[in-house]
Amino acid sequence: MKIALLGYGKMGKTIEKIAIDRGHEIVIKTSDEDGYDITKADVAIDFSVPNAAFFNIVNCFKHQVPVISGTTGWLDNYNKAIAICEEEKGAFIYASNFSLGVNIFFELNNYLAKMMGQLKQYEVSMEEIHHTQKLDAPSGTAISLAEGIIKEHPEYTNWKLGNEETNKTIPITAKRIENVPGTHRIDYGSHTDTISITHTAHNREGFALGAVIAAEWILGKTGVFAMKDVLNIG
Ligand SMILES: NC(=O)C1=CN([C@@H]2O[C@H](COP(=O)(O)OP(=O)(O)OC[C@H]3O[C@@H](n4cnc5c(N)ncnc54)[C@H](OP(=O)(O)O)[C@@H]3O)[C@@H](O)[C@H]2O)C=CC1
Ligand SMILES: O=C(O)C1=N[C@H](C(=O)O)C[C@H](O)C1
Repeated sequence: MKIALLGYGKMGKTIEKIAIDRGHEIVIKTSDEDGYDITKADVAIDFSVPNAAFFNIVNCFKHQVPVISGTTGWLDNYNKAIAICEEEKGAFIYASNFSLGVNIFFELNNYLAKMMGQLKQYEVSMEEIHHTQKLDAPSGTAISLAEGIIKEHPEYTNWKLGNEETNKTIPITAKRIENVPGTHRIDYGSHTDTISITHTAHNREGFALGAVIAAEWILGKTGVFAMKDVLNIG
């Protein structure tokens, strides 16, 4: 499979290694939106920056190149991107986190939120920790986790960045510490105890492998999919 890497930073480089190991060829690697012909690729993988992702993704739709995007912090334009994908009969997967471990953690989070919904004495809070170069906060994964809780837990209707606990709102604390690939913890605290679940990424390989598997899976398909479809879980 011929792959275009839209974004050739920490993730682009990790994806390149894994894709080559799996027998694929990298035909485009760019950190720019100009100067490449996307039609040379069978599939594009976008891990760029929040203000570039929408353009990169829509450009793929317009040239009928399936696209996998892991870029976070651009979701204000997600619905617009989906509408263009449908109009152009494109193929698309966005995931805030492509690792198998986090996708299992998403399911665990949903299950726990449903259980905790019956126990009014516990209040939920979340912490995410990432490296100091991260541009967005809270992380895309933290937002997905908060959305999972809101769907399953009757006491919560929104989330907010910060540690102040207010009615019906999930407080998310974002910490930035040198070289941390990504840690997410959810706490249900009461007067007597705390129940916590944590996912800790040890490096970026899990994210990268998931993105390459998603690219292999989407080839020949049209439509908008999720990592759940690829992994067949949940
Ligand atoms: N979904 C998931 O599983 C994961 C998602 N991510 C997300 O992926 C994104 C990238 O992460 P990471 O690789 O660590 O970040 P990096 O900053 O290391 O890489 C981003 C790259 O994008 C480049 N870039 C800037 N503008 C454009 C453009 N117009 N088109 C293409 N590339 C461009 C940057 O170039 P320059 O430096 O020259 O500006 C840089 O090389 C982030 O949004 C992050 O949150 C990260 C890990 C996992
Ligand atoms: O920027 C990162 O590094 C990461 N970003 C994603 C996010 O925002 O959730 C996924 C992972 O946690 C690493």
